[in-house]
Amino acid sequence: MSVKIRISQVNKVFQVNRTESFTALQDIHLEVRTGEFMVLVGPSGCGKSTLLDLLGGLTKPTSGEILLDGRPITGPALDRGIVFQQYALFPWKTAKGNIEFGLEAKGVPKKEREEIARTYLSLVGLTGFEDRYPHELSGGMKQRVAIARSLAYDPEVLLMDEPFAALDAQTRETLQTELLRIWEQTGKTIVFITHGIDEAVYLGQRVAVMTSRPGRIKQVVDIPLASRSSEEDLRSDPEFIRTRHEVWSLLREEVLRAQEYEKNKARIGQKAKGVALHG
Ligand SMILES: Nc1ncnc2c1ncn2[C@@H]1O[C@H](COP(=O)(O)OP(=O)(O)OP(=O)(O)O)[C@@H](O)[C@H]1O
Repeated sequence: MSVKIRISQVNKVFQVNRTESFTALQDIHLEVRTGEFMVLVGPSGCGKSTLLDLLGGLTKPTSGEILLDGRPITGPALDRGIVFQQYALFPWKTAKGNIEFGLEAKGVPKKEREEIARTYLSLVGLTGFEDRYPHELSGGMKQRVAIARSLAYDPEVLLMDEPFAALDAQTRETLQTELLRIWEQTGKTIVFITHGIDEAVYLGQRVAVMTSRPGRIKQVVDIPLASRSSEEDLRSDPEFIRTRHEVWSLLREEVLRAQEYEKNKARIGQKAKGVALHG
């Protein structure tokens, strides 16, 4: 299978103030194959969103290279659709209007725009809700519109930053299954960020576990599940349980490391305060 995204030796350093800098990502190497469902997990603050922003072209790496189909990513473009945790829909536009908006900017004629909007609303299970405004839709429905909107540009890559995190458990599970169906149907390459280990193992063909501070790729775990069809209780499959445990153990080490780091930082802070008070 060909490589869609190649991330090599990527570092991202933020300048905190004039004298201080913060390394968010260090020496990231990762290859995402064409049509692959790749999931990124890691402790809070390890740099997942920073990495996704780099893939989206919203920011640039401090050093290193990110190639999409062999060409460097230089900025945002329609070959990559992004779905965030918050729906980011225009409140004054209907579901259909939200999808058509970007297509209009792209110069797609009205009739075609309408057709595309209907097709993608149907793909995410929202036929009949075309004329509803965001405030008339549930959280899950809004996120379906956001997904439909990203897909309507026909991007080759879908970048998803905790898209289901704000939803209730039942809706989340439904949308996970829907997303797998859409992925199978469209063959898109998906990079998906989550905090949820179950979600990662259920969705991903591979799960990249990141380290805490600075964010690096600790390990990429293969998820060799044959079928993810909704009829089967995948979560009780022995292979699911085994890989879930593997990801859980890798992640736990990093969460403990992050907690230790925070404790030490607090201790040093207290000591410094003590010196200042008594000095
Ligand atoms: N513009 C910025 N300037 C300075 N530091 C930043 C900036 N953006 C992110 N960071 C820092 O970089 C680190 C990584 O942030 P990022 O949001 O990528 O983490 P994350 O893994 O997505 O976190 P979470 O899981 O909590 O959403 C954090 O410590 C954050 O404070």
